[in-house]
Amino acid sequence: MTVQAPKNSFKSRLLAGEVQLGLWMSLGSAAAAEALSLVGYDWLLFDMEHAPVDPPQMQPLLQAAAAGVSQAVARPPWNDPVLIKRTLDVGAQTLLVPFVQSAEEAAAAVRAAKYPPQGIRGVAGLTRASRYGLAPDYFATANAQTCVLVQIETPAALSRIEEIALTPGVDGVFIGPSDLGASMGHLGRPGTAEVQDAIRGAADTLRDLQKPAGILAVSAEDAERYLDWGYSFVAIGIDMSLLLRAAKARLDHFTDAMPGNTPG
Ligand SMILES: O=C(O)C(=O)C[C@H](O)[C@@H](O)CO
Repeated sequence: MTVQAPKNSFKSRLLAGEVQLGLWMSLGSAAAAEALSLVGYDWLLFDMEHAPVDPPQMQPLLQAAAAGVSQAVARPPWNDPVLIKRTLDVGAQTLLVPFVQSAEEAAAAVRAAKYPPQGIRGVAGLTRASRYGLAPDYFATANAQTCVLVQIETPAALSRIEEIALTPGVDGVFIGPSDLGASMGHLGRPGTAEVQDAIRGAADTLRDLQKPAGILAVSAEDAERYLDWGYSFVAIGIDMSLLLRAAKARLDHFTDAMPGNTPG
């Protein structure tokens, strides 16, 4: 049997300019990853920055997602070569690197994600990434199949969006509305007009640069607006909030209907 190195269809579709709809995964649950990967989202974002997930917990999430149709995107907790290497070793092929503030930091993220000569990623032969060493074409294809997305979260980074986006090896730029809003003085209010104007401006710049733009939308209305503005890889919801909303609506349906209860 010939084992082939994994292909990254998220990256090929991203570079072809296709719109890809994602779901932000914060539960850290392999069952949720498997089930939601069967629903049909193009990609699932597994968060290590704000979810209780480290590289050892990431591997079962990626294995579970592989049972379905969604491509996995992993967000390491920081732009750190060790964390990036370990996230790639367990099989992530697409990284969303948080808090990239400059072209230098974008270049460091790319270097951490690529094997020499393009980068400094350490070599391990028997990881899940290389199909446990069974894929003879792994090292020849790994750098090209690795996708680096960088996250812009502050006005300082926005002011350097062109140089960050054009850094060799950066495949796409992702805007974090919550952190951008917070750093603009609107903590917890990413819907503020000033923040939304900045998000729209970023989309315009990235379109001019022909660089794929991504974002997280917490509501369907936000997602529709971001897609209209040209964002192409959009997380259109968060697993935890979908769960809570459905659970609350179900409870409300029954408690509101109980004798003696008034709706609201
Ligand atoms: O700035 C943002 O927005 C993000 O980076 C996403 C957040 O971390 C959070 O909303 C994920 O649950």
